[in-house]
Amino acid sequence: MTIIQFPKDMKWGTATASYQIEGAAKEGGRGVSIWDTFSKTPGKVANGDNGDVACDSYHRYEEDVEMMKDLGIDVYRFSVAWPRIFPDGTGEVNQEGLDYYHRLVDKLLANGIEPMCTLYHWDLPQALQDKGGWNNRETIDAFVEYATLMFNEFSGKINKWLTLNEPWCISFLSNYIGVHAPGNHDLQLATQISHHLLVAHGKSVQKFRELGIDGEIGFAPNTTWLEPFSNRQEDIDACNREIGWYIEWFMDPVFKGTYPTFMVDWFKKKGVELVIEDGDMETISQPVDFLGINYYTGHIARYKENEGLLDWELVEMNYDRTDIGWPIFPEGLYNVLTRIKESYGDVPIFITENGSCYNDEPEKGRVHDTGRINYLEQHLTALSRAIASGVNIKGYITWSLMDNFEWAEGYTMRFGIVHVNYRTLERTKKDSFYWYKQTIANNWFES
Ligand SMILES: N=NNCCOCCOc1ccc(-c2cn(C[C@@H]3NC[C@@H](O)[C@H]3O)nn2)cc1
Repeated sequence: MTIIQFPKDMKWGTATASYQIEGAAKEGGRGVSIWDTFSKTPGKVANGDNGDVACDSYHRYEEDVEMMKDLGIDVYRFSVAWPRIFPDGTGEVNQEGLDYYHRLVDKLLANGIEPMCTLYHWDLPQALQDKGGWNNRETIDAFVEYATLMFNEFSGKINKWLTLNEPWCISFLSNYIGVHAPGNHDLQLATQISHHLLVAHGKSVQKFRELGIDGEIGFAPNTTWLEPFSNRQEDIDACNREIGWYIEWFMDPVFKGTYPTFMVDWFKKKGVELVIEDGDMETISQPVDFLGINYYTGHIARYKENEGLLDWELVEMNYDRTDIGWPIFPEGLYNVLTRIKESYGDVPIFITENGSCYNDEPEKGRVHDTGRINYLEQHLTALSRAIASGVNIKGYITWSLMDNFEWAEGYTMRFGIVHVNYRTLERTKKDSFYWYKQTIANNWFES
């Protein structure tokens, strides 16, 4: 057995997102979001599920914070529903929305838990989508207006801010692959949206600095890893294109002020012409205080001409998979983190999402999710390797505190360390909750 020990200042946390847990979709003055619209479009979400009720955390947040207190976490990563603050996306502010987040943040602070606030976790006000959404540069200004209000309203209470969660999902998964809201299938549109998202990020960081807000700000790209099937250059290049689509496409602009040429050239071959306005790249590359990294899975892959967007195919290696079908690939987390350090230096990093889908149900009041514990052990070991290799890891925030609305999968896929009965809304702490609690208390675990 091996003891995996973490640095004494390591921060431990859990993560959720507004549309996935809050419910109360028509309460408290909340406006309509694109996920309300998308989830109610037939065929988009498993079983026609939607976030109308979800985990009802809008009403049950006190119970949820008490669970976090019992867990012993240092930080809770949540997101604010933009349509609760600006029901029409801009203009009139909804005080009831602000009041809800004050109640949540005050409860966290009263329990010694630091709030980490994600400003945008995919629930765009429908009113803005009706005017072109992220493809319309006016949405950038609306986001800065929203961020400015939140910075001023919660300055002194919230000290860790994330502008965007998973811009790859917001742009490419939602507007090219099309499985998330609003469900477009247009590479030019998706790529231009990815640029507007980065400008919105940069402008809100500029505003954060101008206002002199205490605290730190960053963003949370999602990542993946493809290991080349062979050492043939074509396999290596193919894997680098997929990795680059998640990592360099979003991090080069922020940390280097330029898009990665190999990806620009590839997209140009596919007919994409990115429109970059004067000053955009300077805006995007505002220094951030920390980087959030989301990682779930990786694969073995090889070059295949004219396959998909980036000319690669998976090679089935019969890795164990979680219940959502994603391979368990912890070495990918190590590879992602060391690649980021090599490319961007000593930027402080929080793992802002890492977790697994296991759909175990309660038996006699317990949920024996041993698969999730194994996943956590493997990925925390990979994280420990990255720390030993000099990666500046500040904390680990697992996805998720509780089972919740998993986007296109609806409620069929469970990522929580707490089980939620969606009929009764009863929470049941899983075995992984108790494993994570002990790991946090020790700041080590025995693998
Ligand atoms: N690359 N090519 N793909 C081609 C085919 O894709 C089809 C589907 O793709 C994807 C890719 C990624 C995801 C995903 C989900 N989560 C989990 C959430 N993270 C934020 C938080 O809200 C969690 O719920 N993270 N990532 C889903 C679907």
